[in-house]
Amino acid sequence: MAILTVENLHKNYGTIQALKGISFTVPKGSVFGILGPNGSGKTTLLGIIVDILRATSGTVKLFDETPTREHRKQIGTFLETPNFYHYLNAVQNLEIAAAIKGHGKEDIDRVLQMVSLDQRKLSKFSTYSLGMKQRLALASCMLGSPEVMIFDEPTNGLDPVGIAETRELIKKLNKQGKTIIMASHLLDEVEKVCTHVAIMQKGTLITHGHVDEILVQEDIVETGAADVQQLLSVLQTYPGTAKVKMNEVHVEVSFPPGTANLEAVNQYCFNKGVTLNHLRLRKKSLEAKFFELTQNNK
Ligand SMILES: Nc1ncnc2c1ncn2[C@@H]1O[C@H](COP(=O)(O)OP(=O)(O)OP(=O)(O)O)[C@@H](O)[C@H]1O
Repeated sequence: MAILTVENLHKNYGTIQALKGISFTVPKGSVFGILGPNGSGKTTLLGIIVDILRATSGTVKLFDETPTREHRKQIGTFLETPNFYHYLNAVQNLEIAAAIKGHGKEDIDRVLQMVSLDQRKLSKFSTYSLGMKQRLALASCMLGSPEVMIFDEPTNGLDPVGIAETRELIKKLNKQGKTIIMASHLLDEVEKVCTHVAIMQKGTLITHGHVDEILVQEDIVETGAADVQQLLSVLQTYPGTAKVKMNEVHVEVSFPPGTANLEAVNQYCFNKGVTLNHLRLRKKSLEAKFFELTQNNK
């Protein structure tokens, strides 16, 4: 069963086309990252999914059906830091949130424990750090144990410890069988927690699918020799390479991740009469991959 299916979504703000025909499916049990630079349309997309914005055209389906109130009750959302009452403590704030969502109070202790706020549950919201405020927002989202949770930039403004805690929480929720949909502009974050990713650029979807397929990394062997043209032609015959290209003074040979063998490359060149004066293994970063994808679509 698909948790969410969006088909050909368009959204215009006056003359600005924020979404230009977005289609994808979120599988059950996935952590689905919507990745894109600022202004690519992530927040607009999430707004339409959670029904606070209306699409200009296109459809959204939840659990393979046209969304109803009952479907929406199974979705917890955290789109921006909510306006909790500053003079109330965590429990009191969550009591109000639970009442608004039509849930009882019995779930409050569980969600506070999940976000490690149980020790501070009686402190006023105004005394909380930004990280604690974000965690309380996540706790509020988890009230009633919804099947699906939607987060917009859940680690925004957090320090490294806060980021790691949020990441662990998302993983924990996913292990419990929850489906998480999250927007982020941080590749690293998406790579560490997401099983699936959709990459957006200026209102269009560049690519989407399983993280391992989309953000596939490469091993790049950087080589140098006195005669680089000769080196290039030798390496073009090297078995098992994905790509061979000149890069300023070096020849770069790409291999699927984990398959590059420096000694073998060195030996091969030597056997063909080329002595290397430079040999280095580089891992292609996700940033580079993302940059490449978005640059190609400018
Ligand atoms: N209410 C609005 N009125 C007019 N234009 C808007 C409005 N909201 C968003 N936009 C525009 O729509 C485009 C997509 O914005 P959106 O906020 O959805 O992107 P985003 O990927 O979430 O960006 P960010 O990471 O900066 O939040 C941008 O060009 C933005 O300026």
